[in-house]
Amino acid sequence: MSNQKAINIAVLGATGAVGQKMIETLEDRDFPIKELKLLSSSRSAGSKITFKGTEYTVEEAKPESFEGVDIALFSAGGSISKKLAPEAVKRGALVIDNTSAYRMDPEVPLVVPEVNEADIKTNNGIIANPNCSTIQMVAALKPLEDKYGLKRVLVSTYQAVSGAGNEAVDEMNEQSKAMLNGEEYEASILPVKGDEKHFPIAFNALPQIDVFEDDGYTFEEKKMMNETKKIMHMDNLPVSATCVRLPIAVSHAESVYVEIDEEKVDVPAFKEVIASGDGVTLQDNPSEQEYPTPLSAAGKKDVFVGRIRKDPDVDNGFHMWVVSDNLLKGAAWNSVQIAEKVVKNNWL
Ligand SMILES: NC(=O)C1=CN([C@@H]2O[C@H](COP(=O)(O)OP(=O)(O)OC[C@H]3O[C@@H](n4cnc5c(N)ncnc54)[C@H](OP(=O)(O)O)[C@@H]3O)[C@@H](O)[C@H]2O)C=CC1
Ligand SMILES: N[C@@H](CC(=O)OP(=O)(O)O)C(=O)O
Repeated sequence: MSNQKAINIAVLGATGAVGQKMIETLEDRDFPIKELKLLSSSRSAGSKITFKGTEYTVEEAKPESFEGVDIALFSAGGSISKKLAPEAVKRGALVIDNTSAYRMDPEVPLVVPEVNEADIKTNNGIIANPNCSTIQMVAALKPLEDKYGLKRVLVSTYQAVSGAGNEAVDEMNEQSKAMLNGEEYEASILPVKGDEKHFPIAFNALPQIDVFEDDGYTFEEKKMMNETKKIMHMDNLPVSATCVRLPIAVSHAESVYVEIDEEKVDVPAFKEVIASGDGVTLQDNPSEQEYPTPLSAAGKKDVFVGRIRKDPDVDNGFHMWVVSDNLLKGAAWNSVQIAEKVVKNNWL
């Protein structure tokens, strides 16, 4: 990327789990940056972060922080995005927002570059980055839709604790140590920070990510169901999700069951189509026990797919196991990828 015209970048939420990965990804990609602003709440203002060998001081985010900024990468929570994204846009910045604040707004494109890159152009100053579990699933679904068409998707997730932020990972680590030492450790964050009730995540599985809706689904499940339709431009695609949190630090895994629109497809052909997917790596060789895991995917940018099997009772039904780093492809990398497309295509 370094041969592109340099621009001014702000990272809001720079001290968070996603923000830290954004900074690492910008460095790793040699993103053409003229000026970099690192923003947080007043709690972390004044702390130092090193980028390409230079130490930057984190500043408290205010509307004026976005003066002169070309692209602002937001990951500080939905309410902060609602407050500060319009201020950033008013000052001429393009906001790439990682939160759920604007994802279902019809005026805001919701983008996974491998799936709907062209939607970037339709923005009015804000581009939304989808939910982490949605991103990796649609990346795997895209080549199947292109080749066969999709009829139905059922997904169960196995999600990492880093999806709930840095504090939740710290709590999982402390809880694990305490439980192994036979000590009491009161849960205070998961399933939902700020709620009255909390459960331990260490040595556990929590079938609740985000708050419950009236129909019994959680908001995380609804995000997967609704965002998939929007990103793929398939309003009528049936998608149903169950989202579960496990004591894993990084990478979400998903058991995805898909019914395609063709009946005579065999497993080798299906695998070939998956392997052709942009940003998708096939890792599927049962005889060698080859399949992706959260640990093997952590720190990598791709979406990994394995365990592909045909449903013995349904001609067009296939199972697959989809794994990706939730902080990279699920958040930071997808956002930086959008920013790269904007710069490369002169869409600012
Ligand atoms: N983790 C993930 O896998 C994914 C997360 N996201 C979204 O990204 C956002 C951030 O998530 P994550 O990094 O995990 O969260 P963290 O809790 O790890 O970090 C939150 C960040 O936001 C900053 N922040 C909090 N309140 C304010 C405020 N009032 N003004 C300015 N900055 C503030 C924090 O600063 P301070 O240090 O000062 O507290 C910190 O930098 C969330 O909206 C989340 O939904 C999206 C996709 C995936
Ligand atoms: N909810 C996801 C991460 C996340 O923050 O998603 P969203 O940006 O959709 O709220 C998880 O906990 O794993």
